[in-house]
Amino acid sequence: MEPDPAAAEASSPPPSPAPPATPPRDSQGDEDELGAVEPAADPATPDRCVSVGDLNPAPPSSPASAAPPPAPSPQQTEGEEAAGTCEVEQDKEAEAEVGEELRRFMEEFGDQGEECLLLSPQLKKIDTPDCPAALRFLGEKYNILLEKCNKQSARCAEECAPRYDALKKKYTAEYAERRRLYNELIEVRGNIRVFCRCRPLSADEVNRGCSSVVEIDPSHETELQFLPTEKERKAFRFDHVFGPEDDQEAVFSETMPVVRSVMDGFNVCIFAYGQTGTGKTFTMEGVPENRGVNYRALEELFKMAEERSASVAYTFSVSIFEVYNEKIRDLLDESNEQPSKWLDTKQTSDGTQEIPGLVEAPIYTIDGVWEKLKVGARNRSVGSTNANQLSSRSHSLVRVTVRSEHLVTGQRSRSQMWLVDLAGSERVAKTGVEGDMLNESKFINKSLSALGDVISALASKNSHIPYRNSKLTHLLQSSLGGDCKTLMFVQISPSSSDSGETLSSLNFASRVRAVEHGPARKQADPVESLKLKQMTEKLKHEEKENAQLSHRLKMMEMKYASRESVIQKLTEKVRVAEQTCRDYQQRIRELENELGNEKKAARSRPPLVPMRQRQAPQGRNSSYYLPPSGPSRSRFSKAPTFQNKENVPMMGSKARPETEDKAVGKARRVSVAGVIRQIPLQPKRRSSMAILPSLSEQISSVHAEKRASRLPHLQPRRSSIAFPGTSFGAVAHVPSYVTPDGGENKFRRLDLGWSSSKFSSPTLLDMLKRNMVPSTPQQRLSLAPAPGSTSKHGFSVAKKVTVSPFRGRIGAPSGAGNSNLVPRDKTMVVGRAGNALRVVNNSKRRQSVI
Ligand SMILES: Nc1ncnc2c1ncn2[C@@H]1O[C@H](COP(=O)(O)OP(=O)(O)OP(=O)(O)O)[C@@H](O)[C@H]1O
Repeated sequence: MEPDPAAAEASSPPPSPAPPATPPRDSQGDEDELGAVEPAADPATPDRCVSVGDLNPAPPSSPASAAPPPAPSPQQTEGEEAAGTCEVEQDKEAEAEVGEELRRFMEEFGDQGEECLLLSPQLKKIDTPDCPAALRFLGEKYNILLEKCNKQSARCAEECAPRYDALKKKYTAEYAERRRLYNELIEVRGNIRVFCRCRPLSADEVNRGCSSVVEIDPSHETELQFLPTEKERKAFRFDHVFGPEDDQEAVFSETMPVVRSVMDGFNVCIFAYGQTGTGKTFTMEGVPENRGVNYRALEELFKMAEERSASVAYTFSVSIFEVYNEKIRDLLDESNEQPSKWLDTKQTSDGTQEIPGLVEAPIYTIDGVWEKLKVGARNRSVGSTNANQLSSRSHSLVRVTVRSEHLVTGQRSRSQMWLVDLAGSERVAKTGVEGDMLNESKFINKSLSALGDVISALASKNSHIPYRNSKLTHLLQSSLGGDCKTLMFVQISPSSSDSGETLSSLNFASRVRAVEHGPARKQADPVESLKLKQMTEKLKHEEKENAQLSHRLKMMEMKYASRESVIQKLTEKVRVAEQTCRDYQQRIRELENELGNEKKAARSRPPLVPMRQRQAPQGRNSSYYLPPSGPSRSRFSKAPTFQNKENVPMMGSKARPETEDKAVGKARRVSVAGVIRQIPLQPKRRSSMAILPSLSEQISSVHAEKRASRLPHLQPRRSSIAFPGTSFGAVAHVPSYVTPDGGENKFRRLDLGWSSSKFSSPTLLDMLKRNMVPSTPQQRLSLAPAPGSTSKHGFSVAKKVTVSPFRGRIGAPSGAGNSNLVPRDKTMVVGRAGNALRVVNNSKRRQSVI
């Protein structure tokens, strides 16, 4: 009988006690921090908190540095290496890929500088465990950008606010001063200005042999010579005289300053007065191809509104009506109501006259203005007289209401501009009218006479102005006198046949102007002229400055607008980044929950052997060895794979020289029954500890889970078994496996105390009582259960003992003195459960069920 190698080993002195086990993972407290997810020992996982300045990951040329492969175990044999190479390579590739994605992501952000918060498409590829690191990086980036944005806004506001306030103050003062000076200028020139316009001789007049009785010297723009006869000559002076050759544009260029006053909040009244057929309608309305003052004035208003749009907001509306026989008719009312609806005036609380029911059409474009003017002209009452084929039988009034709001000062104003085309004064006898037209002529002459009286009273600065003498003057009350700027076109005919009416019109106009700007007063006060000149110069200078200020203000506003748009864009970016952060924070919470669940699962799972080892395929003739005493992450991370495990006497014992293994040789292999399982034992403690896997373990576990999902019957269950009297503690956890046939090979927690009824083998009990381990095949066979008495919890001594390096003390209580019964450095089968054998490896204090 050959000596049992296990017994021989057992005779050698016991090795020194194993170093204290690494504190279990559970005892380190719950690692809820995200950083704890990634094991620090694993260089493939960048678990550092990435800062913007810390963007120097490994160069792309050395991706291996980001995910170095695990160091090959010295215990690996060539065969095992061949078997496990493929799987290890896959793990390595997965680790390298994950690390590489994160590295690329951070590189991309780092390259684009702090201004960039564009999400990298690579971020989508980054998954656990790189995701938290990427999120930290993103969050830090976001914080920097937000802080920068806030600082920039504050600095901009700080820098610009005083300058803006100063400019605003200066502009307001200049604006008020300009308004005051302009008003003074208009007043000096006269609140009522008179322009004279003489039309050309008509073809009819030429045919009739009429001659011109008016002489206009182009070098004297304000003077007109009236020559009714060869001997008579009379000079008239007006603010401006337009001859037959002056076109509409020339007329309007002189009218424009008065028109501009309405944009400064003054009321303006421009009207054309004169004999019928002298060109009043032509001057005011014009013809489509040669438009008159009405259209051009409104065009100018729109142009000014556009120019001032940065500082003042304007809105325009227009009403067009006529006074016909002292009655008011709305020319924009196209209801085709017959007979026409007549309107009346009503005094408002501020003393102005209003016309209830009058259409006030808002206009937004100059095209809209032209449309309204055409509608008004179409609806106007006209008739044919001897003097004019299309003689206006009414006074046409266009009222333009201008509302403005100064965007800087907030000042609001409302002003009106009246554009009046009066009916022609006429001699009834000459025009040959009768009947209704005669009645019209009477009303026309009466209202013109009333207008003349009002203008005379204003010019004379009378205390009483007879506005109420006619509908026309009543309506124009707010636009004649006071701050209102009034411009009168006196239209004359050059024909010798109209010399009487021409002289009458010229006398009326010059009387009005003479009262306001009498030559005596002008000449009598040269100091006033000097003052006027100085004021004019000052006004021009101020206007230049105002233009510069306006330009600067516009530039500032543009600058503001551009900065605001930048801030808006940044705010939008920040909003998007916030949303992204929220999404990923949610993802982090989910990951934390998963982590918590995994921890819980790990606590309730026997973790002493890596997943891959526990799921060893059935039928494989290989030995499983006890795990190292006391788990440690590093040891587990270096644990050999299932293939590598064969013939490895101690898992994770990297310090063991390879020669020692070679010395053992084939004798270390265990040839046992079909199903091989391992029972890890822990000295004086539960060996089931939740050990959070390293990244490589995670990846391995993913593969293992995939395999397990294909082999559900190999899912480990947690069980325990007690070995009384051993130095390893009373309880060891033993995994149980679901058998392929659906049954369960259970090794539940067994109380191996002497009184245990579960321990069905009295022979084994006896041996354990004596701390003896059967060492011979006979002893082991005697321990085998009798047929039919096999309990699924029962044990019997099997027949195989495997030699292995022995370092631990096993199977004997301290001081029992029977350690010689346990073979040193050997694995011994100590029990049987069905087809499974219990193997005791005394060197590593492991017990396993095979
Ligand atoms: N400056 C001008 N140049 C050329 N043609 C003119 C000029 N002024 C008037 N006409 C022509 O004289 C004619 C009469 O003009 P318009 O109808 O404007 O006179 P009116 O003063 O409005 O007459 P009424 O008071 O009867 O309405 C028109 O045919 C017009 O084209």
